[in-house]
Amino acid sequence: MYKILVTDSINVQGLQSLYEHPSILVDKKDQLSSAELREIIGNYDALIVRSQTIVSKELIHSAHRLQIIARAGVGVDNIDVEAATRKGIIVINAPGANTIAACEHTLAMLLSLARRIPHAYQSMSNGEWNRNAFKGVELYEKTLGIIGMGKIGTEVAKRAKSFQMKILGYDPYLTEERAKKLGIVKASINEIAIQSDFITVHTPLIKETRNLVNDEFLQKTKRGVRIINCARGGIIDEAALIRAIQSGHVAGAALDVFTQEPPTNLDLLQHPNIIVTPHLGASTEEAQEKVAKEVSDEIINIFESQTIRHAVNAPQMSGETQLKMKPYLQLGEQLAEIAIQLLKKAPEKIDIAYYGDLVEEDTSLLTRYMVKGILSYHLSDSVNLINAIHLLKEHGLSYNVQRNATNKGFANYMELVLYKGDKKVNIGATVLNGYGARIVNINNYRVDVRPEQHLLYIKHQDIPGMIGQVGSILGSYSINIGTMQVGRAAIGGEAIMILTLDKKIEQEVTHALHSISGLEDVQILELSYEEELSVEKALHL
Ligand SMILES: NC(=O)C1=CN([C@@H]2O[C@H](COP(=O)(O)OP(=O)(O)OC[C@H]3O[C@@H](n4cnc5c(N)ncnc54)[C@H](O)[C@@H]3O)[C@@H](O)[C@H]2O)C=CC1
Ligand SMILES: O=C(O)C(=O)COP(=O)(O)O
Repeated sequence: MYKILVTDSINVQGLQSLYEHPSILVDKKDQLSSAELREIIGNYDALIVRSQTIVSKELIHSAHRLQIIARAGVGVDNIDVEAATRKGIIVINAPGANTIAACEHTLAMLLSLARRIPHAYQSMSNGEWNRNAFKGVELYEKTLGIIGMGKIGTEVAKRAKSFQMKILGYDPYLTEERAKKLGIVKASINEIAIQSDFITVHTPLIKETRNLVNDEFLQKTKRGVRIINCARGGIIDEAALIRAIQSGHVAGAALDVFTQEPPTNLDLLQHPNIIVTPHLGASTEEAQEKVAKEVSDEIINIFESQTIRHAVNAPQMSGETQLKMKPYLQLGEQLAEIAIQLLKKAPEKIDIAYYGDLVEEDTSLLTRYMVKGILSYHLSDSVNLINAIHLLKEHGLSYNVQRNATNKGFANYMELVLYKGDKKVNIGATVLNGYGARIVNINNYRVDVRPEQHLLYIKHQDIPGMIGQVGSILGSYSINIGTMQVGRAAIGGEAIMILTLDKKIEQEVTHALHSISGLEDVQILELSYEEELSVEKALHL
């Protein structure tokens, strides 16, 4: 039974698929203090939150069985994603499900700001009839600067165009072509500051966007500019905004989000030219049902090892790429498991190389599989695909990836080289069309081994009778040999033997093998092996 904790006010209809699932138990608990949450989080496999619950490092630390943190919304800045990644917890969100809600709220703010609707309402509800105090401005033929042309920014642009506004868009990913298609002007942040009558921000809150709208930016703006933030508190420097409003340079601001929520700064909350809403951008019936449904379905998918669509801390790739890469993934992990078992120690340097067809592919997940394979030798179950790269960095290690279009004799080829002091292990593998995965190179010996769960590696002198002696010792322990491959550098020189075995062998067998004269090294190699590899299952396990 999977136990899911739902905090914050999450739409119940949207959670229906979880309530109806026979293997899922949902606990819905609003208004928990962080101490209460920490106390109980250890009982749950998944946590669903909105923006109010702070999923801190400390909380994650206590989350002993948590596999998934789901954000029923977009922004994950209330979640310590790095701490989750480190612990191997998958973080998912529901991008797109509240885009329209946030976009419409932005337009509501834009119009309210231009026509002073909240002020007029307040005045009338106080019994006044003051038609002169609330003269507004038109949007028609004004310039709207949009910072962040992602999902919400784009929808805002489309709608603002219907007011016949001129739209300037700034986003590092906005191309001339897309701007043209949208009928907007691709601008720099400077041009937005200088030319806009209205400015709205739609970026995530990240290092680069914190205080993006600051004193320096505001000084460049037109006198009388109006500013909207329905994205994240902190993108606009609140103190700088208050100064610019108090000086009369900025005519007004509309804020849905705040550096601290709930905000306490009365200069901000009570200024007549600032209108505020309590983080309502996503608060429509439709959006709330959609975000809850989206993360609920995603959680079920993850538990049932189906496709993951919106993982924040796992490599994203299209279904088509996943399908293409699938045959390589387990092979990549097995390649790494062989390499690390032969090296035996933690590597100091890791070189990965992709050749042939693999050069064209997105190999980020494959690289993760390799890193996981390397690390699990020492870290066992604590490493998974979510935290593999993170843990590697934490251990002060990095890896080099090289791509080489030459095909090395195979249509596709991957090679992993691990270094420790003067020891170097290098393993190469390929997927043969119609034959499947093959290990084809072990320390520069050419072999052709189908990777299976139980392998035996033997290094020996190339002398007559070696194969027979190995076979008879294994036979005396009732160990059946599946396949046997011999690779040698030169006749009579050093050689290696790789055997696939039907069952795990014990150390005493290796002791017996050591009695063979001319045998230099024996190693049991245990590989992970799944009949049907599930990328999604592997991503969160
Ligand atoms: N007020 C509310 O209730 C809601 C707020 N949001 C917030 O709105 C914001 C936008 O959300 P979406 O459009 O869904 O996200 P998105 O990911 O589709 O778009 C964000 C865009 O910002 C751009 N960007 C990143 N750094 C930038 C920079 N330095 N300068 C300019 N652009 C930059 C990105 O390239 C991306 O195109 C997020 O912060 C999200 O958390 C979203 C929904 C509801
Ligand atoms: O989705 C987002 O980023 C939001 O800001 C919405 O936040 P909420 O779910 O309404 O607390």
